[in-house]
Amino acid sequence: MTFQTLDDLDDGQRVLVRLDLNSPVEDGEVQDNRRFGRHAATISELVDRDFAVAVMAHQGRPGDEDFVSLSQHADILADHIDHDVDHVADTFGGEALDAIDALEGGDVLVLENTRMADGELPEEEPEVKAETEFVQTLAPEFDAYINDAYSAAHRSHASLVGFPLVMDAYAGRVMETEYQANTAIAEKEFDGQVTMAMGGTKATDVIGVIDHIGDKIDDFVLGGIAGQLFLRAQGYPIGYDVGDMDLFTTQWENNQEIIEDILEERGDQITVAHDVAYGEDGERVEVDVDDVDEKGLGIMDIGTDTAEDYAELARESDAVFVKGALGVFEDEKFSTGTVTVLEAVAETDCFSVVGGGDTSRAITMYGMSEDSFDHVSIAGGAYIRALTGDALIGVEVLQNAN
Ligand SMILES: Nc1ncnc2c1ncn2[C@@H]1O[C@H](COP(=O)(O)OP(=O)(O)O)[C@@H](O)[C@H]1O
Ligand SMILES: O=C(OP(=O)(O)O)[C@H](O)COP(=O)(O)O
Repeated sequence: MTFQTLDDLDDGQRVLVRLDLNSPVEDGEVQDNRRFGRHAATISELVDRDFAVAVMAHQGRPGDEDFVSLSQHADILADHIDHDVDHVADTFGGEALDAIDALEGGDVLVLENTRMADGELPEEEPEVKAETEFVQTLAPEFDAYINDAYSAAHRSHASLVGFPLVMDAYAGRVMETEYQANTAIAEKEFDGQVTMAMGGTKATDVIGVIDHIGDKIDDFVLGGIAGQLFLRAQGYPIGYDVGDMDLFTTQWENNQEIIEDILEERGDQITVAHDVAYGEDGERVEVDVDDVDEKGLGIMDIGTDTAEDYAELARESDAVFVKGALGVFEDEKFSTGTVTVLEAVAETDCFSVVGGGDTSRAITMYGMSEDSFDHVSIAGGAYIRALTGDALIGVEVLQNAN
């Protein structure tokens, strides 16, 4: 890791801090989530060290319903750090500059949603972003720039890649820990078994990971929609869109060939479910995959036997990486696969990383402690890119900054 961290920064300075507070919004209400808790640690440290802090963050995308002001985010952050947090409805105009001017040591100010400001979008080269009025106006107001937004570091936006080119730049605590844990697959050596459990709804994520790090993983154990695509490719009459959701058919049409190629090249590393669960009259019903004779079954989870096998493999592993839920864990009766495997990982003294917003939610929902894992990532897209070895532009500019 070559970027500078908060350990390299003298106390009491004026700092511009990029967080990722992008959150679910329900009926206009921003929902508290893991991202606030994580970034709160960085902000609390800065407050304790008497920094004057201005926060940049984005919420949603222009045109979408969750594209809202950051005023609620400021309140939620204040609750987490148990300290006042102000919000100004402006990002780099006169109103923002007045509020920044008034900042004293220990103050925290959240600037308005960066995606509401000119120059933040679209994605362009860091050199272009560094020249925007956005960056050129804010940079001289601060002694240093801190990027804590690992989970947005795959976006080449002004607030993420422009500032490190024109001022001293540092990684925040979230950036530091996410980077270290998520690049472990590429950089760490493990003596024994390395297992990756993957599920969820996105076939491209799973295919990308197998394609890129197949040599570093001994066994991929699959569930979720992704696992069903691999079952179908092995000839089982499995995979069916439930209700209006098009989770299976389109992905099957787009990925059939590549999945068949993966099975041919790496079949011995890939384990799919040998039993699965579906819903009937509101109950969980389990069936052996060899006994499935119709495509009409909406499979919601891996079976209990398969879950136990995956858990056993996790217990024997030196390292386990998890991406994507193995079933629809939000419904308790279909949580068996996800929870059985996560609990086994939690109880085992292996190096463990769990990624993906939905998957990590299962940890909280089913009473597990985050401390039982080496790392629970708050990143979705950035985690996948890290696993597949893709560089994150926001990390690269930090590494090249000093
Ligand atoms: N068999 C299944 N059918 C439908 N959805 C599933 C199935 N298995 C898992 N899922 C869903 O996958 C979601 C997680 O998918 P994904 O977005 O890929 O992971 P993450 O958010 O962890 O990156 C969960 O919300 C879960 O309900
Ligand atoms: O939530 C985010 O991405 P994620 O859902 O892939 O983790 C980041 O804030 C990036 O947001 P974006 O995908 O609108 O650029």
